[in-house]
Amino acid sequence: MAKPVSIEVWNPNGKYRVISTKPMPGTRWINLLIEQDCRVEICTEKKTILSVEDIISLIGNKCDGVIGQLTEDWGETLFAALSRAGGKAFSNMAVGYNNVDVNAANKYGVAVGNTPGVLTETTAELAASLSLAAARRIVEADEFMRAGLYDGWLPHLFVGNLLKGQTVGVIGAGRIGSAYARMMVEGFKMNLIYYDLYQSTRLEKFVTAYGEFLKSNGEQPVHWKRASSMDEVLREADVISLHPVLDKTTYHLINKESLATMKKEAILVNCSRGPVIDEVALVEHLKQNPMFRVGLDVFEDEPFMKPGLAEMKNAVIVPHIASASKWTREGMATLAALNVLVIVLLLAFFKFRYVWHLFGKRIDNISCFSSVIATVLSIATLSQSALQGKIKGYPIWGDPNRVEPFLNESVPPPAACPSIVNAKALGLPVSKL
Ligand SMILES: NC(=O)C1=CN([C@@H]2O[C@H](COP(=O)(O)OP(=O)(O)OC[C@H]3O[C@@H](n4cnc5c(N)ncnc54)[C@H](O)[C@@H]3O)[C@@H](O)[C@H]2O)C=CC1
Ligand SMILES: O=C(O)C(=O)CO
Repeated sequence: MAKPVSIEVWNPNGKYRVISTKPMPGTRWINLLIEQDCRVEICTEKKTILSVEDIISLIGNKCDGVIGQLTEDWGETLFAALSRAGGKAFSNMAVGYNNVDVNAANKYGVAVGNTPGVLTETTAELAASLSLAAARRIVEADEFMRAGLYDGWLPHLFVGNLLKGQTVGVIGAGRIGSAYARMMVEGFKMNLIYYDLYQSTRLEKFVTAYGEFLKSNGEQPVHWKRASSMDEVLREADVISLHPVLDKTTYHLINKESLATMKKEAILVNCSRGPVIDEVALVEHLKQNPMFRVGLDVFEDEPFMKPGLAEMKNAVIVPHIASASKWTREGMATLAALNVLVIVLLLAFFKFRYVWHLFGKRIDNISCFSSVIATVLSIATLSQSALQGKIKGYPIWGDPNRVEPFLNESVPPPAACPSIVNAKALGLPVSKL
């Protein structure tokens, strides 16, 4: 029997029970749920990372939806528990969802939400901060001052790297990688080399236009290049920032061999996920190459660091705070709550429970699955306007780049259900991402 977990309850008589495994910034997300007749239960347990057992205990016997965190292991066990409790809605309060087994969610017909867009600029700004902190040795210099070691200006004191005119390399030029690239190109007049599975035309156009602008002002223009391999970026760039998703293709993307291809004085920044770097190999590389510097927001075995990393003067390390601006965190909470809310309302509105029950059983029965999808699609499409009415006029959000409504309290509430990562697998017509 799992130990009871402490909770705070809002709107105790609400019809739908929605759980948040953590208190989240702001109150807007709570109000949006309450307005739609949800009883909101927030876990207040003084424990940073909840175990699977803790979350099972929170879910209990009846639960309509859960807002969870990237530190939690959302796999078969939790999705089975949520499904048993009648819930078909889960949202990570994060854009990355490598902690979620989406196949398991599909098996139980649970929609999985994430929070893209609202954290793009904030995360890119931290990557830029780490790039600067590493280039200019800010943390080392700060420690030196506080230790009372400063006894006068010296020509060699904390000499670092000039960014202007150097090359910034981006691996994973999606939303965050592209925003970071723009900041470094525009802010520091760096040239760009990037590697991604897809071409980032908007980014290329931005750098071209900025280069032309500089040239028209009599300044040295900036250039861009799309690399045909990651190694090309590692060889050519002076500052390299990692922004891919974490999956099988990106696990230990940076390892002993790839580190060896980088310049001896290069700067490596990671604001994606820890396991993208082989951290043991990184520590060894930092030891062997004192002029090589890193800025890390994420770690392979979070919250732990591999032995030796904390002692490295050429590493700037912060505790997974890349999305930590008030603006963004409130936006993430709002978006996560709406992801869950719209699925809860969708189910209630169309009395989908029977159909969704079939989802849970359909995995080895493709024809049954197809007919379920067809049913869901036709009901949902026919009734889309009715659904919009039900959720008080919040239209389905179709543009992942339009994030202001999630962040600005003085404009109408954001559009509903913007980002369900397995919408296609579940046949849900609610996400255009
Ligand atoms: N440190 C932090 O607090 C935060 C970390 N993140 C991490 O950043 C990641 C990226 O977020 P977004 O930019 O919004 O996602 P995105 O989906 O817009 O960008 C990811 C990019 O990675 C590329 N990619 C995938 N596999 C690749 C490979 N093998 N090689 C090169 N590129 C590859 C994709 O094509 C895509 O363009 C998230 O998945 C999350 O893990 C996101 C927000 C905050
Ligand atoms: O959103 C994410 O993926 C994070 O890591 C936290 O912002």
